[in-house]
Amino acid sequence: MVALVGPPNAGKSTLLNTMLGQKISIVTPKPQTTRNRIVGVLNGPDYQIVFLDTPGLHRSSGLLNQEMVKIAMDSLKGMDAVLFMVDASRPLTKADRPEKGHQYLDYFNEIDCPALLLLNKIDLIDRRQVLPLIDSYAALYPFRAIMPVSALRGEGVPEIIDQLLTVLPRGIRYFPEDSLTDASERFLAAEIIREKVFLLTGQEIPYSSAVMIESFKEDDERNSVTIHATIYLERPSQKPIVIGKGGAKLKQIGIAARKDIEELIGRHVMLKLWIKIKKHWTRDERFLKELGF
Ligand SMILES: Nc1nc2c(ncn2[C@@H]2O[C@H](COP(=O)(O)OP(=O)(O)OP(=O)(O)O)[C@@H](O)[C@H]2O)c(=O)[nH]1
Repeated sequence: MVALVGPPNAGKSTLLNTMLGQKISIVTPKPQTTRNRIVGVLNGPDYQIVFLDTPGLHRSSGLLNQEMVKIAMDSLKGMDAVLFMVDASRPLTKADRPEKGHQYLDYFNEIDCPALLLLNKIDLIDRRQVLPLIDSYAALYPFRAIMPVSALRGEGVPEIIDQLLTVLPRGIRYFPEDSLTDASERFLAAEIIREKVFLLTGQEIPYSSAVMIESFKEDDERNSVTIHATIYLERPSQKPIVIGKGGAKLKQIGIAARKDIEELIGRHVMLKLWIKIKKHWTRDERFLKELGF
């Protein structure tokens, strides 16, 4: 069991998808995209590594964000290894620290298993910056290895797996050999719709939106699935923005999501989207429970 942990936007979900050779964790240029723990199973010739992609660690305010950080913090413990990933092109800032006054080091101190540090996005920096960066992180914590990688380009990714295989204990195979994740198609469909909302809307809308699948009906004869989903927003003023002029924005979200869901599940998809307002849902404990927190 290997957790992928680090600040928002470091590239954790990108790495998971690159390692698995398939997209199971949604990726956007906006921080705090991942909200839940996503399981990705890598099956090698004589090993199986179960990766847990986690929400970005950040100084959190609000219930939703606190839940997200808790999921990530819990994943630092009880693992066989931790991949701690940072964006090498961006220095850590105060917003990445756990709480006011705390140091980033406080996260590392929670780790109770071998940890590798991944300096991601090296495609964005001058190679001469890499060594001083490695030195500065090596001074913070006794990482088993510090590895420069580009999750996007796949550079350094085989080396991560080789390194992991040297530290991981032998254990039982948790999942059948052909499984990629334990997430249901229903959950993944909701995530894909949420990704499109993140990508196609701006400002605070992504952070005010949640997606729930109302129904997921499979028709084996037609090899199709009909999905009804609701996009929840926090404020009535946000609804016309997501619907767009003449419904254009919602249509765009629907088309993009349908294509990706079809690719994922290999069936024709009919996707119907609704929008509902759930005032201040990011602070609503009951609603967060319904969303799986
Ligand atoms: N240039 C470059 N961009 C990358 C690389 N890896 C990820 N990105 C980009 O960084 C952004 C964030 O990537 P994610 O994989 O969503 O990052 P994350 O760490 O899962 O983010 P959170 O969900 O906020 O925790 C996306 O726009 C990615 O395309 C990389 O190696 N190089």
